[in-house]
Amino acid sequence: MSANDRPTGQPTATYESAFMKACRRESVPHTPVWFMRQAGRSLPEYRKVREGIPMLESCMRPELVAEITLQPVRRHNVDAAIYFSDIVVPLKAIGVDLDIKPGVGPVVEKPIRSRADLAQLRDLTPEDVAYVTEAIGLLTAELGETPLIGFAGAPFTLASYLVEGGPSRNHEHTKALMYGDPQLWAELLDRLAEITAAFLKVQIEAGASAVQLFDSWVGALAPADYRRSVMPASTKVFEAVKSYGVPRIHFGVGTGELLGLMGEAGADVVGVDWRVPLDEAARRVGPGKALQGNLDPAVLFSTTEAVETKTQEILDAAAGLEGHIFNLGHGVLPSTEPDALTRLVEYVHTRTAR
Ligand SMILES: Cc1c2[nH]c(c1CCC(=O)O)Cc1[nH]c(c(CCC(=O)O)c1C)Cc1[nH]c(c(CCC(=O)O)c1C)Cc1[nH]c(c(C)c1CCC(=O)O)C2
Repeated sequence: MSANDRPTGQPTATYESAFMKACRRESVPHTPVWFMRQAGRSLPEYRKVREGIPMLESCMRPELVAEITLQPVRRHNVDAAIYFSDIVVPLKAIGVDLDIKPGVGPVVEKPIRSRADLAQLRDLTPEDVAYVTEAIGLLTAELGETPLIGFAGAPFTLASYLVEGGPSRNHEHTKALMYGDPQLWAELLDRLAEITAAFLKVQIEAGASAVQLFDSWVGALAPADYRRSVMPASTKVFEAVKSYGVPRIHFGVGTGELLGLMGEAGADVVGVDWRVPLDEAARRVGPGKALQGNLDPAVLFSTTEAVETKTQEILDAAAGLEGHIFNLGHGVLPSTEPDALTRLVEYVHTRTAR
């Protein structure tokens, strides 16, 4: 199946939605909008349903996952939902001893630094994440024509948590392994590619209309290192889901120098942070790909007028693109005023209505 055929089981209205059309670089009724981290702490209704439930546990309760995923769709009129989960959920599901610490992020009990440590990473089966299949079933029934984006962490970003043992500014242990034992590094990334591919397949088979591979921290690498040490694993993930014909989005922070390679890895849509204007990003990515982005999430703390000015600059830079999905350049910051997001969706829809 090519990326332009409707996958079996997907409703026509979903396939014909603005978000899906923009991913396929077809003409759209308006520029579609969604936000990375649109579900989560910026919403009071999220904080209310999450009260007393640890993050990872909340990802394993299908009804709660469905509710949290739907909250921003109801509130902001976004053009897509993103499945509520976290990039470390598939690792937890295969038994890696890790937790998500509030205000910190994922923390791994026994970091992976040697060949023996690789034994922590067994294959992921659909049964390991039955709650994902169940939650997506609930969601597609509720969402109607609104597409659901499934997601996973890319091998490099997952490896960075596994090797460091937690969040890291400089990724020193990760780079020590990557440069010092390229063979073990390649095996680690290949294992993660298989787990990630299996996890994305579960989401697509359950009904996700598109997938996003988050390589959030890969901007820490120079292009030559990305090409040699990371790209083969990311390519393997994209290849593994290609035959489903669902759009594949790829995003990382600070990846201005990597945008071309990230597209080449197999993405249909390349996500761009706020550091590179979209017209310049299009030159770097080349033809045949849609772009997603790229308002600095911190701009939402400014005045409505400033948000609109910055947003209009992005829409102008995107005017010549083959396909554009409006998004932030990274996730919604937790203290963002929710109404600022609702106004932003409305602004983009109005300014781009055709
Ligand atoms: C790097 C990364 C992680 N997780 C994720 C990434 C890639 C995206 C990115 O670059 O931001 C992906 C992710 N994590 C979460 C989502 C939800 C879906 C959505 O976008 O709405 C998504 C897409 C929920 C979450 N994941 C997490 C929260 C916060 C926990 C909570 O609400 O209690 C949420 C809503 C925890 C988490 N998990 C992670 C971090 C850095 C944190 C934040 C730590 C903190 O500040 O508390 C790892």
